Amino acid sequence: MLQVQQVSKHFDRRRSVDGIDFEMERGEIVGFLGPNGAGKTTTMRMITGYLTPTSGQIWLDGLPMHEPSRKARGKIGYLPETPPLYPDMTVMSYLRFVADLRDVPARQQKLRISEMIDRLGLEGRERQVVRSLSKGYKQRLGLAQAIIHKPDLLVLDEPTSGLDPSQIVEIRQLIRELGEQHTVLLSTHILQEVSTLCSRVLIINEGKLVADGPSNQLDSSLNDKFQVALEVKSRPAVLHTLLDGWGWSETDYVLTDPDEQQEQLIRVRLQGEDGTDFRERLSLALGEARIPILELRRESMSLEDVFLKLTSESAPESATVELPSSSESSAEESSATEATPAKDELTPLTKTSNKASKKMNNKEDRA
Ligand SMILES: Nc1ncnc2c1ncn2[C@@H]1O[C@H](COP(=O)(O)OP(=O)(O)OP(=O)(O)O)[C@@H](O)[C@H]1O
Repeated sequence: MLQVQQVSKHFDRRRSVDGIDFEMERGEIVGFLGPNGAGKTTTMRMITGYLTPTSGQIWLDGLPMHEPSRKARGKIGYLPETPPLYPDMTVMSYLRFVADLRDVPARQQKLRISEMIDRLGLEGRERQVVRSLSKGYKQRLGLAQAIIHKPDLLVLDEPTSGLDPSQIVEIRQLIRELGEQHTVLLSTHILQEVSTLCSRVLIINEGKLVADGPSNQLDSSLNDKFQVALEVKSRPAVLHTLLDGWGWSETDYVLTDPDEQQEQLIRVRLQGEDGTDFRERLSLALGEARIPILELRRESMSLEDVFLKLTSESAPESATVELPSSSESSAEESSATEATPAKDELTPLTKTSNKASKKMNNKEDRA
């Protein structure tokens, strides 16, 4: 439903978003992750039609969001980081105001407003002045203004930022429910939010997309070697002899007794030569050698590890990329376009360079 094609945004001569390219299918909840200043808000503002891209195109159900019409804007609901609320209005008058603003037909407004009050848990607050609402309730009202016109795509910029833990749980639950009826793009700093809410994640760094794929498969595409953590009871010398020659590399070897001939608890991390699961082979070999296994588990990277690996490479203070002076800019522009592979050429993520856009999986693989 959404196509973001080679979109860039320059502020003055700085490139804040640099050749971003992705698609979203109807029904997806996609997490948009990136460090501060990576370009998340700028990208979201372009998708919602609030900012015009310097180059590239954005299509929503065939309508151009890079030149948005009222009709195209009506297909999107947007909750910016600070909800666009009027503090002196009551909840009810604000909902009437946004219903008008978002072209909800007059005869449907009463019903739609009562739906919003019901769905977003605003009962009993109708006459309350917006300024006196708690942050959690302000966020609920912000979500109400984003969905009152039944948009196809919901764009949420850090929807749980600044909320206390119980408000975070409540707003996440609301987003999960909204995700049953809307396609959602949500930016966040909270990686756990992506794991719990999103089927897919996009990671942006320094204005470029560095990962795109199912949130539960990010680690396997970065970690191409199978790795296990093993704890056994054995004499180190015996274990060494057994493990030698299998082709596993051993790291983080921890002995509980320095005497290599003494039977003891040993912890070791083993890494295979490739992604093949060798747990069965290993447990059979240890069983045959009568070495008791106390723990044998696959080790995978957490979303935190993946995020750090993809975004920690020498990010400058400002995440924007310095552009050449205007006389050089067209040459720079064309070489930048060439440097970013076309969507179909993007290969599965296997490395750590964050300079080129990478794609993890084909669309069919997405959850
Ligand atoms: N209106 C603007 N004028 C000039 N520079 C801007 C403007 N808006 C954004 N930028 C710059 O573009 C870069 C990306 O900003 P953006 O707000 O999109 O990042 P972000 O990923 O949303 O960051 P955060 O997580 O801190 O909100 C930053 O360097 C920012 O200073």
